[in-house]
Amino acid sequence: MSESNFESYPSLFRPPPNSPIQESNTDKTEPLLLDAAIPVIDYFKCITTTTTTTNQDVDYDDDKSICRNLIGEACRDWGLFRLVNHEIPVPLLNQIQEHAKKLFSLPYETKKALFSSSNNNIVSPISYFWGTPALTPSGAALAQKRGPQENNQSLQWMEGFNVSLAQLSHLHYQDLLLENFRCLLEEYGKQQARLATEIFKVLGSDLKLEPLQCQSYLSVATGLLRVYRYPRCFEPERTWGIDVHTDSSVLSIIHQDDVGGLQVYKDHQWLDVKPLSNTLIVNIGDMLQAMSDDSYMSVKHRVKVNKLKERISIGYFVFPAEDAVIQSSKYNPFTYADFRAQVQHDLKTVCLKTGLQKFKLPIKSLN
Ligand SMILES: O=C(O)CCC(=O)C(=O)O
Ligand SMILES: [Fe+2]
Repeated sequence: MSESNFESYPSLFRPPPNSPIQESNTDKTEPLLLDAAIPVIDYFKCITTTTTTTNQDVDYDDDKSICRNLIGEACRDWGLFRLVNHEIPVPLLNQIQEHAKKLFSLPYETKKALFSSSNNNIVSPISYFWGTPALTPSGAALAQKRGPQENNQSLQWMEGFNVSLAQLSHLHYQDLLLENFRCLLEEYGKQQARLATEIFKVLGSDLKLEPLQCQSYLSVATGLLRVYRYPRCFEPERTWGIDVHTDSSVLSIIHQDDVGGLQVYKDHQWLDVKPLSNTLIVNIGDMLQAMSDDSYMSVKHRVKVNKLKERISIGYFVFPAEDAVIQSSKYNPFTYADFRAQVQHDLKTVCLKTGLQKFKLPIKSLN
């Protein structure tokens, strides 16, 4: 069992006095299927274009095109794949993990004060939030409608740092721990932008998108990171770390620690996405589903909480350029700004993301 510092939890997450959380217990959740079938894509073999081919050019190119077809298939069948050989240095991943652990274990009030989403009207590139992953564009937790009877039903058992990558280089912290964290995130953001760009080139060619569309459909300037901690939960069967959802992004790239908890929905059942070290999970988001005329799936997923262990994960999310109009045979033309406004409106009013459904064209009748 991991040592936990409950002082660092938002007060609603702290176990009641004398609660049995300290006692070990058996995990009562039903066993899930192994995730052995999640498609695995080798970045080096299938995606990167930076290698120079030599005398085995022909074999190499054949291999690469077979491999690339696998990516398209994964996006169609699963809406996600596991990426190996991604070339993100292992020490970078470990250091971010360590820094995140230290910062999350600071007292709750300190985290709130250090990373408030705006101070004197200056928007902070790193902001602290908890209880919901739905944020306003400035990084503050989105106030959702909560009826008196709903209590904490829409409360999600997580806290996080929201990191706007475009603004991260404009700020320097005096405090060494914070400044190191900032530098690590900046480097991690660059690595993720490289992955997303290369992956999107392959997907754009699979979908036969126009070169101009490819440029505006994925804008690394929009990239953001979410560093999450899922606190230990004394009643894990009554709540979710993050409830079932699809991502609004073009692509999301998740790195998780060894605790586990991420689950995906496939063929009418939930599957565990097992944590495997040095691998990343690439999710198709709503924007890419629309760009692909619904041939790729924006995958439904959720995060379980754990009674005994805290979990840390880092997500990278990237979106289309603000003014890019998404053209699709299945949807009315829309921009990501339209989509985001709709999602924020839905969350505030009906506590539910309707998502792409709101933009769907009516199905043409046959006569
Ligand atoms: O923590 C995770 O593994 C997934 C997080 C997630 O689904 C999200 O931020 O949208
Ligand atoms: Fe997600």
